Amino acid sequence: MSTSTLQIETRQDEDEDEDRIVIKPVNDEDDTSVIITFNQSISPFIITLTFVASISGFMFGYDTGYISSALISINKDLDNKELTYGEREIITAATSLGALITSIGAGTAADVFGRRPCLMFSNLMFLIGAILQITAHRFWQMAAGRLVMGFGVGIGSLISPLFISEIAPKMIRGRLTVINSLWLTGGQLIAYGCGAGLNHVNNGWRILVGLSLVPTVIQFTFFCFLPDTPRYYVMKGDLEKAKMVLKRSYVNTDDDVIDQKVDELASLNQSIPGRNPIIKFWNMVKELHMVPSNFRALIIGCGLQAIQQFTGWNSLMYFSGTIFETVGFKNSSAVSIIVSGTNFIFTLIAFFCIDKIGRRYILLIGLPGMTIALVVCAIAFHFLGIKFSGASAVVASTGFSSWGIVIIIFIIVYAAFYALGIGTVPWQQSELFPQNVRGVGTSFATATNWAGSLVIASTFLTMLQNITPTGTFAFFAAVACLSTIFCYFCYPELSGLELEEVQTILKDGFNIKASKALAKKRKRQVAQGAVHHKLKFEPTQEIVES
Ligand SMILES: O[C@H]1[C@H](O)[C@@H](O)[C@H](O)[C@@H](O)[C@H]1O
Repeated sequence: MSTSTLQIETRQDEDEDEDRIVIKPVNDEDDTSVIITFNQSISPFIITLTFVASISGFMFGYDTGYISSALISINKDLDNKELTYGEREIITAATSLGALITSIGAGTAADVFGRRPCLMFSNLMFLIGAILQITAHRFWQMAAGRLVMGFGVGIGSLISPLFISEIAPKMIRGRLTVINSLWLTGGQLIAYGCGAGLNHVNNGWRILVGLSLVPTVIQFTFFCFLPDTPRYYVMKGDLEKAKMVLKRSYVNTDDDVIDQKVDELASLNQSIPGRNPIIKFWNMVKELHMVPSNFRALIIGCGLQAIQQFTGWNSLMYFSGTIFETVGFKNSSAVSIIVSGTNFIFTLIAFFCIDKIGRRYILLIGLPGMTIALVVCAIAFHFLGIKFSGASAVVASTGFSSWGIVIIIFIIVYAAFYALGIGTVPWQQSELFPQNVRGVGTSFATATNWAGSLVIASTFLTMLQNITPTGTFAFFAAVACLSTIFCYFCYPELSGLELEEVQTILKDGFNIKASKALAKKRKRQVAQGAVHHKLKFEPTQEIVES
């Protein structure tokens, strides 16, 4: 490989900007980078690991989804009285609170104890939480069960996408991580479906909670026999285990290529010192904030998670029931199924687009789409004349209303654009951070998600009452609009890049143009048949925009 800087090859018809992107190799000898994952056919082992890890996504969706149906059918089963509105809120919010608490420490725990043991620990939390709820006859036991279950949700919501991104071949890393989101939205859909079916069954809510034990037990059992990620083993200095997992993952790859890859990962792995986990955590927090590429990753990771929550999706999941009732749909469970079904279907579409079209593009399609849909809803609410007093809606005219129909259609449009972009992309967060701060970085981003979810869930009704539904939807639209600008300037294209290459992109700026050029280049290399393991690719250690 030559010592001169490497110019990304460009086609004539491509953007002129691409010509100005220069990629410099770190040294002449280093030609091992990114070889191994090119055009690797996906092995049954990677599929198994992905599906087992993403059961956590299912639990996240199911456990946050079943509660709205359960609250309807609990009736007087707790303390022999109807639940007050405040008690309902506590039961609902307890899981988000639990998730917020554990998400703060789960990343560090994943680095210290491993990803797999932490996921198995989350299974234990799901188990204890579910048993507390199933046997609850008192409100406080139910709330405690929901909190403990939330501990599990927080750990799983962080570690499952982290685990998947660390085992995935880079060209389909996005897709494999979206499988977690598919299970998540599928879990919400199934929870609403089961909830609707069990609504009128005596103690049906206990069955609903009990069903959550099935995936927990399956995940735990599988993990007894499966390994951790190769990158975790490299972090711990256990290179032999890392090689063993890579060999099982890439069955047709020569041993020397595997060895090269592990050496490469080991050379890039600069573990953060610390005598005990607390000092280590503190040093990682410092590293996260003081190294510019880490700090940029943090801005993107937390920014996207905040956008996901502050554009109002979760509050809409609850509120859509009331809206649909205004135009004659009396069955709020059916409504939730339509909205969460749209969420699921468009997450599936994101699955097909995320690596091909790229994360950046689907975000830049999704957010403006959401903005328009929210603006239309805000206008329609104005003409519908809906008011809120207490927790219930008062509509000026009941029955069939054309503005009501407009709202329904645009809520579904909003759900579609949401699921396509911001509902899915933030969970790709692990790829933003280098190995040494990946745990703590994803912790901060996940905690932002749960904090946002708590804030929105607890202020939504107040917003409806104080600034009207039109004001509330206009607020969400404004957030979505500003978020489009944020993503345009700050979110680089990361599809097809090695996890280790992302830091190069973020080193001296957000480097949007360079990222797009590099992502295109990687895709072109694959398309041109760069399938041979020995093929040399230049390691991208420095990217300069001139
Ligand atoms: O990505 C997920 C998904 O979009 C869910 O539908 C939503 O309830 C969660 O809050 C979010 O994190």
